Amino acid sequence: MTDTIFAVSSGQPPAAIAVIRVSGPAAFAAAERLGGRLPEARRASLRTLKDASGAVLDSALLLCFPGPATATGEDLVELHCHGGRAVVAAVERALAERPGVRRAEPGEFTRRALLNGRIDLAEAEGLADLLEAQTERQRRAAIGAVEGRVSQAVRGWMDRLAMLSAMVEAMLDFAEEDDVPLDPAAVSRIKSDMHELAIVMLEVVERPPVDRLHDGIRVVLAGPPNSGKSTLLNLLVEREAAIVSPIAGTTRDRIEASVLRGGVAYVLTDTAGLAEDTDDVIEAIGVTRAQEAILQADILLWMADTPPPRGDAIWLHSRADLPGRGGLPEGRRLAVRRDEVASVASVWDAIADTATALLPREDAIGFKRHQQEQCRRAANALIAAPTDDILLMAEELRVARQALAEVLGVSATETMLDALFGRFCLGK
Ligand SMILES: Nc1nc2c(ncn2[C@@H]2O[C@H](COP(=O)(O)OP(=O)(O)OP(=O)(O)O)[C@@H](O)[C@H]2O)c(=O)[nH]1
Repeated sequence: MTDTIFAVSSGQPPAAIAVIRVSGPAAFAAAERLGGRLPEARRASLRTLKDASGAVLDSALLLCFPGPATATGEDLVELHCHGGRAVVAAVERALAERPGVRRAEPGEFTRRALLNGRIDLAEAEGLADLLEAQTERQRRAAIGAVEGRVSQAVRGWMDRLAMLSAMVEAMLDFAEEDDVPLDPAAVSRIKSDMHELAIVMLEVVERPPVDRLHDGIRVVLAGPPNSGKSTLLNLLVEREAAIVSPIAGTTRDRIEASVLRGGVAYVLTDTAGLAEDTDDVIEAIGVTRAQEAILQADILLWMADTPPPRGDAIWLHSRADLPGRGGLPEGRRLAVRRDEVASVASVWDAIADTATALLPREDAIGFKRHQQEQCRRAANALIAAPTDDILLMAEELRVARQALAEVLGVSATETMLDALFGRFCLGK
C-alpha cells in the first residue's frame, strides 16, 4: 500500500501561517484523528487539532480534497496551522504517529502527481523552474510550461505521428492480405507529411533554450595575462569577485560571478591568462580550462590584441588609457578603461545586445535543451526514413514517437496503443 506523506508546503516556520499538506490513502483518517469530524470536500472549516492523548495542539483550518481530482491524484488534506516552529513540529509529530504516514521526500508530492498522471514530465519540469524563478522573464517562461504549452505542442506532433503510423500499418495489412502492391502515391504522401513535421520540430530545436534564462547566460572574459580581465569582471559585477594585481598570471583558475541585470541572469567567468609556452604546470591547467570556457561561452569578451578565436566574440581594446594604447584599433568593438564608467557601461550594453538573440522569445514556447534534443532525434528519424521501404518508415515513425514521449515522460508503447485503438479506426 502507498505511504501517506506530509510536509509543510508553505515556507519554513516561523511564519504567520503554515500549510501542512497530507497526501495518500490514510490522509483523511489522519485528519479525522487530529481534527475530529471531516468538513465537506473542498470547504475550509476551523478545527481544534489534538494529539492521540487528547492534548490540544492548535486551532487550524482543515480542508479535504478527495482524489483523484487533486494535485497529487490522491486524497489530499491541507491543515492551515499557526506558523510557529513548535506548533508545526507538534502537528507533524502527531501525523507521523499515524500508521502508514510519514514525512515526504523533497519533490514527492509532484512526483506523485506525475505518477498518477495529473501532470506530465514537461509540466513537472516547468514547475521546478517556476519555484526557482527569480526574475519576471524566468517566471513567465516557466508558467508557460506549467500550463502545458510545451506538452500541448509535443502531444500535437505525437497525434500526427500516430495517424501516420496507423496509415502505414493499414497499408501494410492491406498489401499483405490482398497481396497487392503498395500505392506509391500514398507512400510518398506519408513521407512528405513526415518531412513537413520534421521541419516544424527542427524549428523548435533552433530556438534559444529556456535553460539559458534559468542557468544564466555564460559570459567569459579571456585574453593574455595582465590584459585587465579581472579588473573588468569586478567592474561589471560591481564587487571584488576576482583578485587584481600587476603580476601576470594572478588568475589561475576560473572565477565565476553571478549577476542579474535587466531581468536577465548572467554568469560571468574570469579565466586564467592565455600564456604562451608556460613551464608552470598549474598555469598550464588554467590555460586549458580557459580554452574550454572559451568554447562553452554564450558570449565571449575577448581582451587580446590578436583576433578572437570565435567569430561571434566581442573584441575589446582593454586598458585603453595606458600610453601607446589610445584610439580604437581595427576590428575592436569597444575600448575599455577602468577609470571610465561609461566604457564599462558600454560593455554591458554590448553584452545585453548579444544576449537578446540568445534568449527565448517571449511569445514563443520555450523548450529546454534536453527537450530540444528529443525533438531533434524525432526529426532526424522522420528525415532518415527511406521512401521505398514502408517497413522502415513504420520503424522510424515509432522511433520519432518514442523520442517525443520522453519529453512527456510517458511510455511509448502505451502511446502506441492509444494511437492504434483510440484515435484511428482502421475500418476492417
Ligand atoms: N591603466 C590601467 N590599468 C589597468 C586597467 N585594467 C587593469 N589594469 C591593471 O593591469 C594589471 C592587470 O590587471 P588584471 O585585471 O589583473 O589583469 P588579468 O588579465 O586578469 O591578469 P591575469 O590574472 O594575469 O590573467 C593590474 O595591475 C591592473 O591594475 C585599465 O583600464 N587601465
